Amino acid sequence: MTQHDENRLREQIVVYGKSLFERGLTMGSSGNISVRTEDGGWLMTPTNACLGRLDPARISRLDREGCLLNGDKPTKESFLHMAMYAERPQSEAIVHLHSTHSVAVSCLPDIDTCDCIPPLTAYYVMRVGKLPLVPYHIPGDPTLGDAVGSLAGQHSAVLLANHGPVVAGKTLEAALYATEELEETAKLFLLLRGQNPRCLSPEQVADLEARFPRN
Ligand SMILES: O=C(CO)COP(=O)(O)O
Ligand SMILES: [Zn+2]
Repeated sequence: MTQHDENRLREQIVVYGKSLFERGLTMGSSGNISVRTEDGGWLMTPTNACLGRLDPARISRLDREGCLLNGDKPTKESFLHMAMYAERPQSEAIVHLHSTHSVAVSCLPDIDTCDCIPPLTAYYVMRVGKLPLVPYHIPGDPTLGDAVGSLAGQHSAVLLANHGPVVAGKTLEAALYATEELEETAKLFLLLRGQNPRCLSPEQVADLEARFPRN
């Protein structure tokens, strides 16, 4: 990867982080973003950084073992990102947020833990699919990596109980689109609770999955 390519990725993380923050999808210093680099390492947002005010030069650059090469100390969820990448060679970027409606769903007592949100819309099926719940862990708990890793081969998105979503994508843009679709569908799900909404049928879901395969 040339320095020019790396700088472009750094700028992309800053621009998307600011956009997420300005739209209220991430608050305070919560959430983190990572992108795989060509040498098998990663660029990750630093720990305790506000995604709305990232400095491209201070973004953490890690090697393939997860050792810091330059920039600030990485997010405390770096091992969680790495565990997900290990199961998803097709994914080049991961976004983790504390987006309000997704977090609200992650706190509900009676959701299906194998699939937290039903197939309400076509775009939810196309971008997210089945969303398993990962049992509660303290943020930064290394065992969270194992819990997420065991699901990540089958799922590009998981929901951390009482915490928030972790979403992988082929590109950073794809990971963002999927995270935003998840947040909006979580909002719809909460709006429709108790109203017995008409969900997409298994046939309609299968048709979408055949025509718009997620990776
Ligand atoms: O969302 C977060 C923890 O789950 C934020 O942690 P970091 O500031 O270490 O990235
Ligand atoms: Zn978090």
